[in-house]
Formats: sequence, C-alpha cells, structure tokens
Amino acid sequence: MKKLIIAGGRPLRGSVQMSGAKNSAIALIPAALLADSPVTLENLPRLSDVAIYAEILEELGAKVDWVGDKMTIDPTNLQPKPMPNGHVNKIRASYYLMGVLLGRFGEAVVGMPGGCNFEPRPIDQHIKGFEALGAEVRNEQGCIHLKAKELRGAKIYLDVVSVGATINIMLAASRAKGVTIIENAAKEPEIIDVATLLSSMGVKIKGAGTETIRIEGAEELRGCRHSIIPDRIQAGTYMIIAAATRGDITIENVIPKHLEAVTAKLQEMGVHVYEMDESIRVVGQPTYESVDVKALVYPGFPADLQSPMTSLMTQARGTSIMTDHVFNNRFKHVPELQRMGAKIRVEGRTAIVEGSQLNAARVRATDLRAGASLVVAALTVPTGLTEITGVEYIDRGYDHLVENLQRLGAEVWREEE
Ligand SMILES: CC(=O)N[C@H]1[C@@H](OP(=O)(O)OP(=O)(O)OC[C@H]2O[C@@H](n3ccc(=O)[nH]c3=O)[C@H](O)[C@@H]2O)O[C@H](CO)[C@@H](O)[C@@H]1O
Ligand SMILES: C=C(OP(=O)(O)O)C(=O)O
Repeated sequence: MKKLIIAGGRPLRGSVQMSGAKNSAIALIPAALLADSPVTLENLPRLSDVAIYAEILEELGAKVDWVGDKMTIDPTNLQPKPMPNGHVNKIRASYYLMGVLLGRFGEAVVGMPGGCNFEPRPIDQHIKGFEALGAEVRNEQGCIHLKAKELRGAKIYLDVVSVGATINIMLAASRAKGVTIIENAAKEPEIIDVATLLSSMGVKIKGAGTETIRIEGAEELRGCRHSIIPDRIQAGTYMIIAAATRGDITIENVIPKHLEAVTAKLQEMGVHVYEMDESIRVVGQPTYESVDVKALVYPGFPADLQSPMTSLMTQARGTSIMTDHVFNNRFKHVPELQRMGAKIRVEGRTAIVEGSQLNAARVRATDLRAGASLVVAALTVPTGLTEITGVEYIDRGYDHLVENLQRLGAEVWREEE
C-alpha cells in the first residue's frame, strides 16, 4: 500500500496538461462493446479505473490494445459471460456493463458496482430504465440478472437526475428496436461525449446535453475513432490548488466552458482566473473572501469538486458554506481535515467552514475526492510533513498526480505504507 507525503507551503507555478475525462473514459470503454468492429479511443487517461475496465473487457473476450493514450477495443469475439464479482466490484462504472450486455445479447449478469462508497448509491433508476425497455430484472444476492426477449424503445422519465442512469439507458437503447426518449436526463459534458461516440457508431441520437434525449437504436453498429473530452474535475482540482497555494498555474487542454461554475466561485473569492481558448490560468492572491457554494448537477458547481473546494474554503476569511445538493452525506473528508486543524461543522447536507491555518497530520483518503481534498489541504500547510494513506482511491481519478505536482514545484512523493 502506498502513501503520499507532502511538504506544503510552496506556491505552485507553471503549466499542467489535462488528460481525458475519467467519467467519459469509463463509459466509452464499455460502449465500444456495442460495435461490431474495432473502436479506437484517444486521449485516454492513465487511471486505475481504466486499467480495471480493460481487464474486464478481456475477461469478456474482447481484444484490448492500450498504447500511450490510445486504446483499440475489438469486440468481435465478445461473449455474454456472467460477471457476478471480481473486477466489477472494484469500480463504479461497471454498472455500464448492464446496459451494454443487455443491448448486445439481451441478457447480462453483473455484480453490484464498487468505486467510491461514501454513501449508499442506489441504481434503481438504471433498473427502471432497463425494465421500461422490456428487460426482466432480478437482484439475487447483490448481483443483477437482466434478460429481455427483445429490447424495445420506450419513454423513460428519471425520478432523479442521474449521470449513470442516463448513460446506461442510452447504451441499452442504442441496440433496442425503435425510439427511446429519456426525460429529466442528466446534462453533464460526459453524456454528450458518450452520445458523440454512439452517433459515430451509427446510432441516431439527439438532445444529449439537454433534459430530453432521443435515441433511435440500430441493429448493427460500426467501429470508429473518438477522442475523449478533457477531464474537467482534474482541471478544477488544479484550479483550486493554484488558489490554495497562492500559486500561478495554467491548466492546458481544457474546455473552459465546462468549468464556468468553478471559475465564477473562485473569482467571487478574489482569485484571478483567465480563460483562454483551450486553457485556464489561475493566479492565487494573499487573501480570499468567504463564499457560499451549492454543489449541483451540471451546469452547476460539480459535486466531485465539493470536497476539494471545502479545503480551499479554509483559506478564506470568515465563514464559508458548502451545500451538497447531489449527495446526502459526502463528507468523509471532514474528520480528516479536522485532524489538520480545519474548523468545519457538518449540518445535514451542509459544511460550515471557518477560515483557519492548517497543520501537518497523518490522514486517510476514504474516497477519491476526499483524497483530492486532503492533497489540496496538505499543499497549504507551511511546516511539517502531511501523510495521506488510501492513495489507491486518488489513483482512480488523477493521472500522473505526483509528477504533475512535482513539475509545478511541490514537494510530494510516494512511500510504501
Ligand atoms: C462513474 C461516474 O460517472 N461517476 C459520477 C456519477 O456517479 P453516479 O452515476 O453514481 O451519480 P448519479 O448522477 O447517478 O447520482 C446522483 C444522485 O442520484 C441518486 N441516484 C442515482 C441513481 C439511481 O438510480 N438512483 C438514485 O437515487 C444518487 O444517490 C445521487 O444522490 O455522477 C456523480 C454526480 O455528478 C459523480 O459524483 C460521479 O463521479
Ligand atoms: C465518485 C466518483 O467516482 P465514481 O462514481 O466512479 O465512484 C468521482 O469521480 O468522484
């Protein structure tokens, strides 16, 4: 097991290149299985979730060729093999196998997803979608069994706006007969990325990025090439790091529009943010004003930046407020930040954060973004070494994190626990 050691207190300066988005990559990789010939994905991030997905695909009989940031997936010999446990329990996005295998073979057996279990994360809306398309769904001892004689397009209204359910229904509907309409769909950029790939494969799909998505399934889908969108959550984390360390970081290979909510909140605090065509420069300042942030579905402030932003709030004067409107109780980072001297109180879905100087401590990342929040916090600590365990969570979502931070001037390294 690895841990991260960070000697903070240095302003981080320079430029950092963003990889492709995790939450796109881990939907696009299974989506490739819907095609009848090879799909090549470009701008793929080097992340443990991606490596695990590559192994899942190989277990299912697909051929995977991953070199640098390109992965070619040949689904020609794909088998409808049951996947009750193993790798599927390690990552969240294994739930996309349900939609893909159901679409491709009319049946699937997939164990419950893993990933960051900061709170119970139901998949009832995914199931509701599959049932509407004509599948029979059984949950047997934590394993989902799906079967359909024929998948038929349907109108599906999602009771909650869900990224995973929207994408999963899009995947299954791509191979269904007729037209599927998803109402109250999620609008995240990753959903548009999935729609772009499906459309290159031959699916007629309209409305991705709005609350109504129309999908006309096709019997045969062709292989294609697709370049994954930049990771807006990694980019937002580096924006927050630039502010927290009073540094000056240019984040390259981003779509600034995807980060508007983050830019607006940083500017409200007094951080200087400059948007260019495909990059964003963030220049930290000596003092910041407190802010109120609501983590929301896109285009609101991203829920995955709730915890890193909470760490930045400790650097502002006075009392800041962070309310999470997406998850009920995603606050496992708070007790760890408190160990570092943070003055944070959680009331329901809200964290109330008093500005304070943080100190070095031994802390544990309990999930991916909790880990990111500890990295942000540790980089602000002026003396001593902060030790962060649970690095395997951070490796789920940050491509070359240590190397990137070192290049920006941070004193950070990995050690064996
Ligand atoms: C692999 C992936 O893309 N993960 C992202 C995805 O997770 P994920 O797809 O799990 O998140 P959802 O958008 O589905 O969840 C949003 C909310 O809806 C609830 N819900 C969801 C589905 C369902 O069937 N029933 C239900 O009640 C969840 O408990 C949560 O409160 O979107 C989240 C919200 O932006 C991000 O934090 C995750 O990084
Ligand atoms: C919660 C996250 O990921 P996952 O849904 O894959 O667990 C995340 O990316 O912050």
